[in-house]
Amino acid sequence: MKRARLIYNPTSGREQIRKNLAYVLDRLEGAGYETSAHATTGEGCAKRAARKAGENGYDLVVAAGGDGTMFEVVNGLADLEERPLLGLIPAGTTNDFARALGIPRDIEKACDVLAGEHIEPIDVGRIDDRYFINIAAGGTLTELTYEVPSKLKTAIGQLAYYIKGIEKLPQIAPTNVRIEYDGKLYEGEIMIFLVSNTNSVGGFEKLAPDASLQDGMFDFIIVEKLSFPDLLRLATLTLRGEHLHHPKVKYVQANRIKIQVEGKMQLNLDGEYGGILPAEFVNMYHHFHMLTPKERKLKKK
Ligand SMILES: Nc1ncnc2c1ncn2[C@@H]1O[C@H](COP(=O)(O)OP(=O)(O)OP(=O)(O)O)[C@@H](O)[C@H]1O
Repeated sequence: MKRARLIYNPTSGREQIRKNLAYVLDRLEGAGYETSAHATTGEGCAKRAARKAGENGYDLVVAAGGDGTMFEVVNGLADLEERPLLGLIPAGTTNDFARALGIPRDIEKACDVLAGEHIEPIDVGRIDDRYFINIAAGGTLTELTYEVPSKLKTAIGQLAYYIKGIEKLPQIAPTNVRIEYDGKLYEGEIMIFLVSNTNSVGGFEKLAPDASLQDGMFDFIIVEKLSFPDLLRLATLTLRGEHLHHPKVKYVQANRIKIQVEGKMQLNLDGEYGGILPAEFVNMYHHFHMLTPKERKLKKK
């Protein structure tokens, strides 16, 4: 019999998974899985639980929570030779990964996807032995998400990210970088860069509109040195999805990106602090297989 491991964050979002746990377990059993569940207790717990489930030969690992839980589950499994099938029940404050895959927020409908047996390959990003699912970013703006206190996140949801973001704009300082990507070279002063795996970032689908989770490529965006008023204008253009044509925005697709910087530029992986650059980003083509909705094909190039 197939075995499924549900790894859920009982505190994520508005605690919907905790309240519907019996229902989710029933649905997985109904789909033919002998199912067990693990409630996470804090940082790193979902990663350890996923690793153990992978090592113990589970056929399916379902992450239930926000992007943070999915990020940990992917990081727990990505290094294994034999990786289980992935499932996702989006229950967090931000669910960018689920949005990019078209997985519904509604628990009943998300369980329909898990029971549906529609499987697609997906890419993940890698930096050394760390993985990201949505986006890696560099620059002062990258302090954006991890400084939002969790109480505030629960209370006002995604708005919290934007409020912190606007506050940070004046703090972005231009930095000299040397970037090698797929055999090409870029050198110059930049404000921020984004290495995007999905087309949904911060609940916003216009940032890297062509990013596909299945093409083995990142959407790579660089914002070159700008004055603060020009940066504000660019932020406004971004909200309208018109930023990619801006003369100070460079936009390419690449599978492998190596970034060296002068000074200390911080890295952010999927909204969490990711250390200091330099770094090399590698797109791991079709590294996982995942249960996805039947009716929505992922964007392909
Ligand atoms: N029992 C718990 N109590 C407190 N924090 C937890 C618990 N379990 C996990 N966590 C923390 O929550 C993080 C993941 O949160 P998750 O993404 O599931 O939901 P969220 O905080 O609602 O939304 P998001 O991270 O998408 O904004 C984990 O990385 C871990 O640090």
